[in-house]
Amino acid sequence: MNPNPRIMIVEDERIVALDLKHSLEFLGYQPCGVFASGEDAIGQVAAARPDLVLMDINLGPGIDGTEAALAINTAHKVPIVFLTAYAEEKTLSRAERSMPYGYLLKPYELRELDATLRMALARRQAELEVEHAEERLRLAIDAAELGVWEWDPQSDDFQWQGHLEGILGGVPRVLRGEQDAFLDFIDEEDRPAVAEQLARHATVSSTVRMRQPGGDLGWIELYAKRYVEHGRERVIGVVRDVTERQRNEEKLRQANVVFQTTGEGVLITDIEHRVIATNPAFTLLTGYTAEDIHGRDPDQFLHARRHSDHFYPRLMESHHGYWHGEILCLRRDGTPFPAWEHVCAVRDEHGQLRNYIITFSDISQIRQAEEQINHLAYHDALTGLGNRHQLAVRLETELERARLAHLQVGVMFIDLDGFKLVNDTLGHAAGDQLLQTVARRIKSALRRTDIAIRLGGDEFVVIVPDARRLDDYATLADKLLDAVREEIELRSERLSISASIGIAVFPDNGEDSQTLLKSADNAMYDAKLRGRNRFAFYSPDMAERAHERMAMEQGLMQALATDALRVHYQPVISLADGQLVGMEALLRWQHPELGLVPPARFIPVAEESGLIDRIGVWVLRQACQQALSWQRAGHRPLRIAVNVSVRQLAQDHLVEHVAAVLAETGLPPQCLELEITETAIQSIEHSRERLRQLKALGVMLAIDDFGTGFSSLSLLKHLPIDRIKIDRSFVTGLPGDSNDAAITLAIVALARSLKLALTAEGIESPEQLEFLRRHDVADAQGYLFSRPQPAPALEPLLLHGHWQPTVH
Ligand SMILES: Nc1nc2c(ncn2[C@@H]2O[C@H](COP(=O)(O)O[C@H]3[C@@H](O)[C@H](n4cnc5c(=O)[nH]c(N)nc54)O[C@@H]3COP(=O)(O)O)[C@@H](O)[C@H]2O)c(=O)[nH]1
Repeated sequence: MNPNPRIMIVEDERIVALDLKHSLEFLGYQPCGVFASGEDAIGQVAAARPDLVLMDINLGPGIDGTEAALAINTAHKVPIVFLTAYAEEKTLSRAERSMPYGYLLKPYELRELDATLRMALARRQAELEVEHAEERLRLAIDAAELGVWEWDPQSDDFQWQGHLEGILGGVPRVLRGEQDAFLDFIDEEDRPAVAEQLARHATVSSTVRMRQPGGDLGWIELYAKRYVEHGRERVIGVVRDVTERQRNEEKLRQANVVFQTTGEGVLITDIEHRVIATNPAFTLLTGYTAEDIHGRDPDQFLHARRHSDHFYPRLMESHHGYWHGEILCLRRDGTPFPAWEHVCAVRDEHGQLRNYIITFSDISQIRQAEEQINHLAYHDALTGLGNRHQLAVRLETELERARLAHLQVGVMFIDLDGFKLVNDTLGHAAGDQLLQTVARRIKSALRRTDIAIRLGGDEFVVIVPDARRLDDYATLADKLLDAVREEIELRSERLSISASIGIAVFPDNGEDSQTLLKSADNAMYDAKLRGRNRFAFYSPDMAERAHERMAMEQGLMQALATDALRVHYQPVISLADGQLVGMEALLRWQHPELGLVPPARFIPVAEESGLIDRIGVWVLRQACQQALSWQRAGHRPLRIAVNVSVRQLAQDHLVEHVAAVLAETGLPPQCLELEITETAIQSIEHSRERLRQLKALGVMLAIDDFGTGFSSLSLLKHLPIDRIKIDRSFVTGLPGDSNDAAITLAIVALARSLKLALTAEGIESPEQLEFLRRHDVADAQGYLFSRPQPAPALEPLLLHGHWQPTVH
């Protein structure tokens, strides 16, 4: 309290006022203004700043002292002590309204004045302290944003004040009502528990849900205590909106569940990059436990990078404090794995860096899947070799390299000979197995720098990037031919397949990949035409020959349409008595410019183009008609042999065609013999069935070129075969070549044991004839007896019915 309290004097009698002033000074007070009217006093009180006002009640004209006191007290809260000579009831009641701190009746003694002033000032001081305390409490409640409530259980009077509007929304700052009005704010699920606590417990402490004005669920915290004061109970408490905190806690709980259960490894570090927390997935992914790495820098144990290649500086460069990308990580056991990592800098509300959060997932499986997809995109699924796409990419790359370094690049086009037959006869599974074996062999014959491709079907390409001489290609081609030709066991059968290889070399045979591949393809075709199982280098005339092939195909179609095909016949003679027993029908093409073209030149083209079907039926019809016309002319019925190519045999409608021609011509079926090359012996699945169907028509079946194919002899007995024909290549060396003789005799023995008829073909000399006759070969054909000729030229032999050796 001020040691010299400031006192304002309001007294209209000047002498009294001066006397009062002196008395106050004498008593140690500090008079701070003397005013004669209530209006003056009200006007000056703010400037005078009195601790107390001594106020006369009767102030002459104007407002009286009680009104001035009321105004001063209300506006400035300055305590008033009245000084008056009157104490009647009316004056006292008026004075009471301004809540005076004292009432001194004149005349008074100095001691009375002092005592009254001191009591008034002391009371004011006490009030000020209470006011300050209340103010502090109010400010504290404001700062804490609390609502304060009080409940009187007897009267059920409920009072709230404070931040209620903020907390509950839409309610006045001070609210009065009953307990139910309060409970209505609480969510109905939590309401009973709060009511129970209020009714029975000495304290209330609850976090409960409430509906916010917008309908959202909010949270409030209630604290209260029951007091008994003067025998009367009351409950006083506070309420606080904790919605934000609850939501944050909820988020934290959710975040923690994510942290604990996510499949991504998570590391939290401080700003010095020291690990302060890890999750279970991190341990699972890396093998590191939380203890292993606590306080360590992930750059030193997790990231498999160069020592200098630090990772956080890069993060710092990022504008958003966020980095993500692929990074190679190390497990605890040292094994590396690719990871997709996110690193995020965490800042507080002032933008101060606090932590880094590193999350990462193991992307090994994604990388493996990518590799697999990549592999599938560039590799042949059956053989594992490169595919067409790889060929395009690798060949282009090699050519580019060769252009820059002035190098050669070789391209080898490999096509298997007779693969279709294996596929058609042994089935696709066996065909696939054969391709896989061949692919393996090709691969193992190559150097690391060579590239093996399967184009599809039975076609392969080998890119040879760094051969220096043509000889190198030839050596490699030989190696590949040998490798392919090795025997293969397929479905318990041992067979051997050959290949034809065409070689083209950059830049001489093509300056771009398309031309180069085309050149290699042409060369391969040439190798095929020249007898298969060989390789050929590309030469410009091959392109010409390819043209020729196309021209031949066109010409053949034309020949069919213009009747330019001819059938010649070669007699078959019985070696026992020289009797004419049959004729083999052999096709010729009467070409307008080339003359008589032998079948070896056009049958492969016919087979490849599919024309063989129509040509085959045409030959069959011609031969049957010719045989019948010889019969009708009175000659002995002869066996007429017709060649059936492998592709014809593979056709479903072959049986129908043969049946139709027999029906159409009327030739007895037993007079027709179909010759199928030995390679068709492989016909287990389809061809065996086909042979049975043909046999069921009543025709005879012969295996042509016997001994040259890859069939198993043991299969012969399961086939409905009537005859085998010893291939010309074995007859040629007879009788002198011991190998040919041995093979011929083995075939003779085989035919005998299987009770098959036997014909030897290509007999050109009496010695060959003699050898074969001596070893009981029944029938024979060859230039010794007759070349294949047009039907009219054979009339003399037909008339005679016997072959007679020409005597020189
Ligand atoms: N699918 C069809 N294929 C046919 C048809 N006509 C013929 N061909 C196939 O062409 C192959 C070659 O036939 P060709 O040029 O007519 O040769 C035959 C004879 O001329 C020849 N031969 C006969 N005797 C001798 C001889 O003493 N010496 C010798 N150097 N050559 C001789 O052999 C061929 C007949 O052999 P083959 O058929 O094995 O009995 C021919 O092999 C058929 O594959 C046809 O219409 N359809």
